[in-house]
Amino acid sequence: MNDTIAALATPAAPAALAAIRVSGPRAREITDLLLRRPVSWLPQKAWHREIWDDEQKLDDVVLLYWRQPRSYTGEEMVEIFCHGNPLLVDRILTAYFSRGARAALPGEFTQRAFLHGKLDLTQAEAIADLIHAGSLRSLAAAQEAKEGLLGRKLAEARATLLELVAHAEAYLDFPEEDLSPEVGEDMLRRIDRLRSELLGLAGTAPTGRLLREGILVVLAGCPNVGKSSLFNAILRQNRAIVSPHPGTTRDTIESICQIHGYPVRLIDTAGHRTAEHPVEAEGVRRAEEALRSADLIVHVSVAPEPPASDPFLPPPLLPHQRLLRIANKADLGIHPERRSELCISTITGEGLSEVDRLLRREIEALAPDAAAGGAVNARQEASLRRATAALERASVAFRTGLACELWCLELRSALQAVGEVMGLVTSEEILDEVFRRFCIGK
Ligand SMILES: Nc1nc2c(c(=O)[nH]1)N(C=O)[C@@H](CNc1ccc(C(=O)N[C@@H](CCC(=O)O)C(=O)O)cc1)CN2
Ligand SMILES: Nc1nc2c(ncn2[C@@H]2O[C@H](COP(=O)(O)OP(=O)(O)OP(=O)(O)O)[C@@H](O)[C@H]2O)c(=O)[nH]1
Ligand SMILES: [Mg+2]
Repeated sequence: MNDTIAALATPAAPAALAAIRVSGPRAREITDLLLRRPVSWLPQKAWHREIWDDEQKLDDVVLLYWRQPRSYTGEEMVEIFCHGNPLLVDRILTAYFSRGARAALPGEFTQRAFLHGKLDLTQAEAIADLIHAGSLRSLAAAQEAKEGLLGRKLAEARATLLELVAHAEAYLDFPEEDLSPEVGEDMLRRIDRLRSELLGLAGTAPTGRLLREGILVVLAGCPNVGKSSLFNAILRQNRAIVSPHPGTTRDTIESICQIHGYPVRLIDTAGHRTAEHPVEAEGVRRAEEALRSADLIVHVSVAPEPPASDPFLPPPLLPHQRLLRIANKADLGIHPERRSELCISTITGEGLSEVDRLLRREIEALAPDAAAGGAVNARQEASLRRATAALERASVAFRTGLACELWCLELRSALQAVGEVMGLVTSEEILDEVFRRFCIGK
C-alpha cells in the first residue's frame, strides 16, 4: 500500500467527462509535476488547471483533493476530471505512470479502503453489487448492505459469541466452580437463538443470487402457440420475430428486463417438436438447456385446444424451479377444460395484466427475502454455514455433557467464521477473489 496507484474510474468511451483517481503517498507530488500553475492543496477543494506532460499540454481539467485519512481509500487522493476522450485519459495516466504511479488493479481503491478500515468486507462487496445492480430491488439491497446493515447484524452476532466464549472460558479457568444449570440453560438458549439467526441470514442466499444474477424466466411450449408474442408483450417491445409459420423462433432469445423492480433474464425459445432440420433440432436442444437452468418456466399453450392435446411436457421441476401455465389465443375460444387456467390473448391484450400479476407473485416466491433487505452472496453464505454448523456442534456437545473444551472450541470456530464474513479474518486469496471481480478504478 506504499505505492501510488492511478486508474480511470469512468468507462473508457467517449463521454462528456472522464474521472481519473490517484491514491497513495505521492498523489499530490506527482500531480504537482504536471501543473504549471500550482494549487494550494486545501483538502476537499477543486481547481481548474491545465495538465502538462513536460512541454505538451494534455488538457484543461478539474482537480479534486482528499487529504489522508479523510478520503475514500483513507490515503492521499487526487481526482482528475478531464474531457472524456479515452486517448486523452491514456495520455494523462501515462504521465502519472512515467513519474512513479502504477496502474491500479480492479477493485484496488476499495481494497485499500477496506484495509484502512473505512468499510468492512460486506460493505466492499456491496459497492460492487451497487455498481452492477440491474434492477431497483437489487439496487436497494446493495444500498442497504453498503450502509452496513449486514455488517451490523454480524457485529451483533459476534458480540454475543464473544460473550459466550468469555463465559465458557471463565468456566474453563475455574472448573471447580460448576456451571449452574440456569447459566447453562441460558447459554444454550443463546447459542440456539444465534444459530437460527445466522441460518436465517444464510437462507437469504438464493434471493441474493437472483438479485445479483437475474431471475431466469423461460417461455416454452409447442411451435406457434404465441411464445414470441408473449415475450414481446412482456417486454413491451417488438423484440422477437412473430409469424404464422410454426418454427419461426429457432434460437433462444434473451432479453434483460425488470419485472416489478426485480432483475429478470427473459428467454424465448424455439417451439418444442421433433425437428427434422438440424438447425431447428439445435434450437430445441438449446430450449431444453434453458429449461434446465430456468428459475421460472412459463408453459404456453393454446386456449381453444384441450390441455391433453398439447404434446409439450415441461421437464420434471428441480426443487427451486417454479412453473406457470398460460393458455394463449383465448380470442379464438376457450376449451371447457381450460376454464381454471390463465387464458390470455396477446392479440386483444386480454389477460395480460393478470400475466403481470402472476409473474410478480412467482418472482416474489422465488426471491422472498428481497423486501426484507440484505441478501447474502455465495461467499458470505459459505462462512455463515460454517458458523451455524459449529454452533450446532457446540449445542450438541453442550447437551450431551461433553467437556467444556469441546464446545468452547466450536464457539471459537463459529466466531472465526462470522469474522470471515465481515473480513475481520481473511486470507490473501479471499481478498483477491472479492476485489478482482470489481471494475478497474473502483
Ligand atoms: N468525486 C467522487 N465522487 C464520488 C466518489 C468518489 O470517490 N469521488 N464516491 C466513491 O465511492 C462516491 C461517494 N462516496 C464517497 C465516500 C467516501 C468519501 C471520503 O472521502 N470519505 C472520507 C471523509 C470525507 C468527508 O469528510 O466527508 C472518509 O471516510 O474518511 C468520498 C466519497 C460517489 N461519488
Ligand atoms: N388469434 C391469435 N393469434 C395469436 C395470438 N398470439 C399469437 N398469435 C399468432 O400466432 C402465430 C404464432 O405466434 P408466435 O408468437 O410466433 O408463436 P411462437 O410460439 O413463438 O412460435 P414458434 O416460434 O414457431 O415456436 C402468429 O401468427 C401470431 O400472430 C393470440 O392471442 N390470438
Ligand atoms: Mg417464436
